[in-house]
Amino acid sequence: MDAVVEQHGVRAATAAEAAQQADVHVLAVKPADVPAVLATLSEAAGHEGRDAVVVSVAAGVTTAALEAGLPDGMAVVRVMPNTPAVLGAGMSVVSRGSAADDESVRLACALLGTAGEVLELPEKQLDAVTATSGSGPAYVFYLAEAMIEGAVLQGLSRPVARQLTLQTILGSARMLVEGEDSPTVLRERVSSPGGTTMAAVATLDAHATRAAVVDAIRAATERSVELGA
Ligand SMILES: NC(=O)C1=CN([C@@H]2O[C@H](COP(=O)(O)OP(=O)(O)OC[C@H]3O[C@@H](n4cnc5c(N)ncnc54)[C@H](O)[C@@H]3O)[C@@H](O)[C@H]2O)C=CC1
Ligand SMILES: O=C(O)[C@@H]1CCC=N1
Repeated sequence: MDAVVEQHGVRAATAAEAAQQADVHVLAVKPADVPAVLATLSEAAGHEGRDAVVVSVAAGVTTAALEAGLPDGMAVVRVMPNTPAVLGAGMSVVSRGSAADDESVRLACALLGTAGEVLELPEKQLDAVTATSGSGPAYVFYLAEAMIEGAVLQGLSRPVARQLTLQTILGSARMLVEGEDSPTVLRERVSSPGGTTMAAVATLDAHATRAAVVDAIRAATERSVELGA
């Protein structure tokens, strides 16, 4: 704890102490632990509620569920961030609860904006958001694992396989983000007729890779719904 305080220039406190003093409460515990933290917050805030904003990143936990565990009228903003936030390259989506005004949302967006891009969307889209950008980094890391494995299997050393894979993912991501072309156009540009890329993509299709990714996002969306139930 001392190391965290020193490294980040923050003050350490118990959840109850923080709840009494803070203007913004960031809830970043596992969904199953949310009710216990809401009880602590409610006790500290008092039943009349305080002029504070609760910003929750707990996957699947709805603003209605958060509001039900808090004093009436307490502003709640639900967020789905992702791990590239550690580099300032995050993607966060926020949805406002029934008592959150523009100022609460602006505050939450300003906080999250320090860690990357922020978008406000209706809450009914947050389960699909969770499945796309929340869990999404894992899909890219999974692809990286598979590419490294494939390259090593074809005789490259592990360090070379890693360097080639990571720089390829970085360069491709930059082409997607910095250029105007769609993923389809960019893929077709790599694919010479009868060449190596077409052989690879035909193999991905034969393994129904596209359908598997589409189905994975459906499964993650459904799991997000379950976590909030
Ligand atoms: N890992 C990810 O990429 C993302 C995670 N989330 C959400 O963030 C939340 C946290 O996830 P992780 O960081 O992966 O979990 P984690 O298990 O690494 O962190 C949870 C932390 O909460 C603390 N904690 C538990 N009960 C507490 C209590 N009563 N009072 C104070 N602290 C308490 C634990 O000690 C732990 O440090 C989850 O709700 C998850 O759905 C959301 C978006 C992305
Ligand atoms: O896997 C999870 O449940 C969390 C939510 C999004 C990313 N990680």
